Amino acid sequence: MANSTKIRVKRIGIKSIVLSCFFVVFYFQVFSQSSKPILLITYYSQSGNTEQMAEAIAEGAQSIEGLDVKLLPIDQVQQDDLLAASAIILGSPVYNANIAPSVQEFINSWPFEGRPLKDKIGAVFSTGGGMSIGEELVMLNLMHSMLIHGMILVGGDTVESAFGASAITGEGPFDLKGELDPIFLKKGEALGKRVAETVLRFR
Ligand SMILES: Cc1cc2nc3c(=O)[nH]c(=O)nc-3n(C[C@H](O)[C@H](O)[C@H](O)COP(=O)(O)O)c2cc1C
Repeated sequence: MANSTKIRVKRIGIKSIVLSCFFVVFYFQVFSQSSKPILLITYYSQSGNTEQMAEAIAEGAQSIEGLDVKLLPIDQVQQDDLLAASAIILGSPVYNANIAPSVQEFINSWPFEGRPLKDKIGAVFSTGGGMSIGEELVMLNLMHSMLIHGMILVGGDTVESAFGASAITGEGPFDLKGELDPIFLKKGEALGKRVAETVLRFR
């Protein structure tokens, strides 16, 4: 083979390696980004307490790379948001030791035919005014509904948040106007982080 032909073959070889590398990098930058799993955090909050907990959960979830975290009040959630999510973390304030009625209505609107929410990761949180007058019942009720839809439930990372993240907002040392006590916000952050890690592990 003439020397010039050898050089041309070499050049074509190098060119195709460089081009292939470019396409591999391009593919991972563009396509793998858009296929990140979505973690949806949704809540009802009339006076802002449950919203604060939702924000702490979002912060914890965002500390883990590789997911898109969506934080939406329930009245802004479309059916497509539920269907696209790999995990749903749902929160309600305690109303008369029950889920707030609008959260129950929201759950009742979830698609059931064909059980499209089956095998999504689920977790819950709640805020209540007083100790032992409903916040645990609310979390368990939210979990029951998720189980009806076939979701896979995850609790918090400590025994004190075994059912999810909850906060007392109106009794004793926790009767503070404004910010939720950090002890509760930490439970929220840890729940968000744990759910995010679980989603990635399941993938
Ligand atoms: C109609 C109503 C009923 C409530 N019932 C309870 C209750 O049974 N137990 C409780 O711990 N807190 C109860 N609360 C207090 C709320 O759960 C608490 O203030 C909660 O943090 C409010 O959340 P939000 O600020 O996100 O709306 C009730 C509040 C309202 C408005």
